[in-house]
Amino acid sequence: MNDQQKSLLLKASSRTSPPQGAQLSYGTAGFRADGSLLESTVYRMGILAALRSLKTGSVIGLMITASHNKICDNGVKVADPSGGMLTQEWEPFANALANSPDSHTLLQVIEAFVKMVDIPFGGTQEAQVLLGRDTRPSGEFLLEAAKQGVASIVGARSIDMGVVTTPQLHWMVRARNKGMEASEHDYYVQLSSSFRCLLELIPQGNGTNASNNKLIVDGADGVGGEKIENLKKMLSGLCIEVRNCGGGELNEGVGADYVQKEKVVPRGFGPADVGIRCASLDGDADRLVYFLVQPNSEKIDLVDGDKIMALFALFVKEQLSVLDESEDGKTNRPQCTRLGIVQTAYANGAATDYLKQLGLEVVFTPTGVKYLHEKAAEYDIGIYFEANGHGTVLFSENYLCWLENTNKETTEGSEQQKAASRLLAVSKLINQAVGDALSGVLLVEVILQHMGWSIHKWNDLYHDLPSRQLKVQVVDRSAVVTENAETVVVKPAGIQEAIDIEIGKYPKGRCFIRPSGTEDVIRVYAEAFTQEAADDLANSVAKIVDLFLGSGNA
Ligand SMILES: CC(=O)N[C@H]1[C@@H](OP(=O)(O)O)O[C@H](CO)[C@@H](O)[C@@H]1O
Ligand SMILES: [Mg+2]
Repeated sequence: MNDQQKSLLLKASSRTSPPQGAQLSYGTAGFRADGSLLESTVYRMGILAALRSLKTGSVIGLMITASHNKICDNGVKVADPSGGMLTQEWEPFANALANSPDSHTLLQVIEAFVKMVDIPFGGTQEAQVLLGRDTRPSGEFLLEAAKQGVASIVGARSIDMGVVTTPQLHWMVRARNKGMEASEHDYYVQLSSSFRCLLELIPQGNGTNASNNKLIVDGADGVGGEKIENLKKMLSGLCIEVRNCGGGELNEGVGADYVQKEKVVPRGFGPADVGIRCASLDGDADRLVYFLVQPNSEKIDLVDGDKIMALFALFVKEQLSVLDESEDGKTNRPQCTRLGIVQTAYANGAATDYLKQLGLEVVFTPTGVKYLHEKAAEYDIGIYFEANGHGTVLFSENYLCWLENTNKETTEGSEQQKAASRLLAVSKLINQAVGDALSGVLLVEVILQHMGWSIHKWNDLYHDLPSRQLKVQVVDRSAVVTENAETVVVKPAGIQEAIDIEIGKYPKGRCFIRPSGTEDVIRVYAEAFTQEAADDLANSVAKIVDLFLGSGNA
């Protein structure tokens, strides 16, 4: 690092310092805190994004959002060249940067890291960082901090993509690095044209009737509502009404997180909506759940991420059953397509049973999209979803090549060619970088039409086991260490045995605990045959947690 670079960094970073007393940590979703405390963190992530771009020789993304959290919060996360989450190897560097108490320490941390991972500095290499933010009021000044962070690295420049959804920014990063057109308009063009292609491939005689065709979307008063309005203008064959489009308070009694956790009607919905298909996005539009308003009740029938995954899996499986069999009944590939289903322990047990009964390979990872995505990428086609509605369908590059060839080489209009075309269209419609509520809505809608199904028929695929989630405050949540995709507690000693005794008391009982990655709590999840039993099991395990980890607050 030369003197010019050093003095640039010192000058720029001396303007901001981290919030006093805070220990910042790059969790599953980047850094999150009250928006007013994040200026220095965002500035420093601007530096990190520029360095990552220099190191990889690719475009990097930086998104300013706190997703489903309250409006005064904000956050920052980095998108890697593939459009996926920042590599986990750089997370300790992100933590060290964010927590450096002054500009001299910051410079030392950067110098040591640049040397350690060998980042090309001072040559002709240029760095490029795409910036995006959601609709939060603090987003504007934090975006300025990000710009300054990028500008304090010689050779780096930022491009402001404005107010976008999180998945749009990830999509743009991926598209740019593939040398494709990557504006917001290009995103809508890709989604709408692949949606149209799937509509055209719906078998004759299928298709829901017009009265079934209306969808009401709850935009969480965030960025998603406005963006789905833009997308709508380019679609036909779908009637979408958007509510909670930004007029009310972000995430307050609205949105996918609220609907999934509380299982009640969001603001702006009511008795007039009984029987109509409804969907909720979260504040930055990377989560999606569907629901039905119950007659004479505040409650809803929730169609969560697990059920969206079941719908996608059925559709993909249907196409594979055509593709993996040649006309004479023999497979026409050296081996059948490897289709993987990736869930976390929060997936409802009924969903897992259903998917396994379909003969699908179901695997589990710890909570957090970065783990699910990584696992799904090991398959020809990997479908991953968290129960809360974040997920997507990934296609490997090799498999996409095979599909392209099959599409070209099979008889025009044959069932095989149609199946290959459908899967190719799915790979273009559904975001390959991260879970994306906008592309998710379109894929759900077109599959329902393809199957000729109402939301009721879809919801009836299986029935969720009653479940309950609780949070327990403890002295030190890091005292809980789990393994086996968070289903078994190995520390503190003896706690798993105590939990097992409780589980044994309930037919179909299942229960696990884990430290949250985004809040200072231990989460308890319980499932059982009745709601009362699930509640009891969760409560007794919460007491066990309190007994072992001693806060006296359970
Ligand atoms: C039970 C639950 O919903 N956990 C959420 C939540 O993580 P925790 O580590 O449980 O706090 O936030 C994550 C980031 O948004 C999301 O990936 C995850 O699914
Ligand atoms: Mg989100």
